[in-house]
Amino acid sequence: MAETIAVIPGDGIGQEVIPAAIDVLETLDVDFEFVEGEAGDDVLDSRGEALPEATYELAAGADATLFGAAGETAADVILPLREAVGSFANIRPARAYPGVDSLQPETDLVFVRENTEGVYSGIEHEIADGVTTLTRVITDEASRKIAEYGFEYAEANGYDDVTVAHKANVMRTTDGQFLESVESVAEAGGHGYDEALMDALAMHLLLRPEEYGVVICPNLAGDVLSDLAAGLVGGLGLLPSANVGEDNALFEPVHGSAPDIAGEGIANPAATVFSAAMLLEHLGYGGAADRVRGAVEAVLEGGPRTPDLGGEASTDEVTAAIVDRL
Ligand SMILES: NC(=O)C1=CN([C@@H]2O[C@H](COP(=O)(O)OP(=O)(O)OC[C@H]3O[C@@H](n4cnc5c(N)ncnc54)[C@H](O)[C@@H]3O)[C@@H](O)[C@H]2O)C=CC1
Ligand SMILES: CC(C)CC(=O)C(=O)O
Repeated sequence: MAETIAVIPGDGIGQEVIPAAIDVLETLDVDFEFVEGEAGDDVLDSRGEALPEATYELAAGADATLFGAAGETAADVILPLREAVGSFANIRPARAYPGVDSLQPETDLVFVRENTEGVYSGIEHEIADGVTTLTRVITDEASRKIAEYGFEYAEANGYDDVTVAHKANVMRTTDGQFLESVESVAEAGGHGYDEALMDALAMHLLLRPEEYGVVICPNLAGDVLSDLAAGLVGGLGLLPSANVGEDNALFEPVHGSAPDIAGEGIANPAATVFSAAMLLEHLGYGGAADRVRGAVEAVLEGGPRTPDLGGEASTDEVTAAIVDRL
């Protein structure tokens, strides 16, 4: 029976890069039924809610979801969608590719980001005029879960270096808990790791990314550090991600709706096609995932390339070249 893939393009370049990824998936020998869901800024305007219940249920009930990007409504769309698929881990690989002009060609990093709490818990208040608060939630349960996932990911994928990002010198209770939980998981499993203050880590990643592999992070740190790593390897057009849950998962490029280029047909589809490869891998199509990654890498190396990578090609031309390689 065909597997159901929920497809949610969203706003801006989401509407351009998702069709590219579907074109690629449709050239493969896999039996997927694509079911499209609506979400994002335009849906808020037309329907009064950025994430209709039907789209939430579509993602919750699908075998996997492919998401593009949302614009101003992103927090109202992607955070509940991550919850819909029960995701606790956000996996963000940032690699340099031959042929792509990158600041640091030795970069091969994977951010394993806690995906449910931290400052993304949505507990914000204005307690008096001009006085606002945000509650940062860090629990032992979620911290242990992300640590277990991160150590297992590193082992399964051949990364020797695991670094835990934190700011426990300031957020002593919350990041103190995060560190304590990671440490107990590491001790129980016999895993080695280094810990790093996230501000200094940002500088070290910039100067010496080759000394790092898997980086286990609280939610916000993972979001920020992975965008920094995108800058090391050629930009946001290259970074895919997987939001992994126990029985379900959602795949999306790390980038947003890119209003500065939306509608021009020049968005780099690589991040979304790489995300589709992660989806294939997740559903057990490892061979197809390798073929897709190989085709994208060949096009990154030989061209055509979109303007973000110094080329002049359109999204459609790059997608056609990827499909040709397949
Ligand atoms: N997961 C999501 O849906 C996310 C949504 N957003 C939303 O996206 C909107 C724009 O946010 P920004 O901070 O500008 O981040 P952005 O990721 O949309 O764009 C940042 C820069 O990277 C470039 N870029 C991004 N993806 C690209 C691609 N595939 N090809 C070529 N260039 C690409 C853009 O042109 C822009 O110059 C905001 O409304 C924000 O809320 C931002 C991040 C994540
Ligand atoms: C709510 C999102 C827009 C935040 C973000 O950039 C992300 O988690 O990917």
